[in-house]
Amino acid sequence: MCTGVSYTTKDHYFGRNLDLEFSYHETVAVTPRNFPFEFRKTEALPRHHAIVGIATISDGYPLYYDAVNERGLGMAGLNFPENADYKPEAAGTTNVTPFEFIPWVLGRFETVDQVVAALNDVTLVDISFSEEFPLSPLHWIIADKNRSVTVESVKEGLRVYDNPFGVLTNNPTFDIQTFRLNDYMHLSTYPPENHFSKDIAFDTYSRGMGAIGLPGDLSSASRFAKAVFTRMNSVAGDSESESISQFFHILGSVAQQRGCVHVGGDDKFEITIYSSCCNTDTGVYYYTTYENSQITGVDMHKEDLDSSEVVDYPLVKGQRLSMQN
Ligand SMILES: C[C@H](CCC(=O)NCCS(=O)(=O)O)[C@H]1CC[C@H]2[C@@H]3CC[C@@H]4C[C@H](O)CC[C@]4(C)[C@H]3C[C@H](O)[C@]12C
Repeated sequence: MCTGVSYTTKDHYFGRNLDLEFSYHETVAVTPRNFPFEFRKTEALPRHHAIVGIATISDGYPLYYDAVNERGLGMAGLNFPENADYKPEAAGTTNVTPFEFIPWVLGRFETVDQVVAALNDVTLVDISFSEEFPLSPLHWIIADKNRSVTVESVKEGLRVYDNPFGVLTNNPTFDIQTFRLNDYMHLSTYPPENHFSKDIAFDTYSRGMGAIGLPGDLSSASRFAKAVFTRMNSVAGDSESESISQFFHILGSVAQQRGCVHVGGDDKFEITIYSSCCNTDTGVYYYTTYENSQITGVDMHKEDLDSSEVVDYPLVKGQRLSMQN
């Protein structure tokens, strides 16, 4: 499972947790403006916005999991099993494969409004990248400083939902996730008040009791409620340090610790492989990994963004301890 988040202080930040039991050899990949993006069923983009994000590179092609472009638009793919339904090619529409969807959107557009307008005409087609990388069932969060949306290709067609929470997890479909938030409207960051019975003398014996009932398990619907609560109530200063610290704390509220989620077999567990936070205004992509709590950054603007070669950095894994004596 995964969690994606969009959050604004002075700048806009976009990132995600990637939760899985194995790694696909992710790298931080910067795709410059002149890398020729070919698409299977629609026009190539020989020149486009530059992109930074995490990708697996296969045959020179960056298969992005999540990324941000130089105009401040971010997009992440999250698992959506059983619900994702990709279509046969449809004449008269723009046919984009799921693995091309991030480059196609981030290569062309600057705002969510522009993306939403273009999606009217898009079909997500059921074409795999390769035998090694077959189609994966995904849905997407797309966000800029002012707006977030969720995009789902389901049996009934392509659905685009406004996402005023700036949060996406996994199943069920986004309309149901949103509806289920109603169950939590009584939760509060303030101490609780007695609405239970005037005849009982209650004791607020601990801080934080206003949010008793907020789920703490790692299921997708629970992570959605938890991350929305944390994200909507978040308070952060405007500096880069305060903003990215807060962002990683929001993601930390729904991170997965090894041992807590079995995924088949006795010794297979889902963990948060990486957490990312990209400042979409400055194009700096920060991340931590399961075993490296130190924040590592890649600044897209330190690369030659007019070149035609993808530049990629392997994730720095393993703790970098700072000893004080
Ligand atoms: C598995 C991940 C979601 C994490 C998650 O939610 N895990 C729950 C597992 S479980 O449901 O709980 O068991 C998703 C998120 C992004 C995906 C890549 C996107 C690019 C590319 C698209 C190609 O078409 C197929 C290969 C490709 C490299 C994709 C592999 C994989 O699909 C990635 C890593």
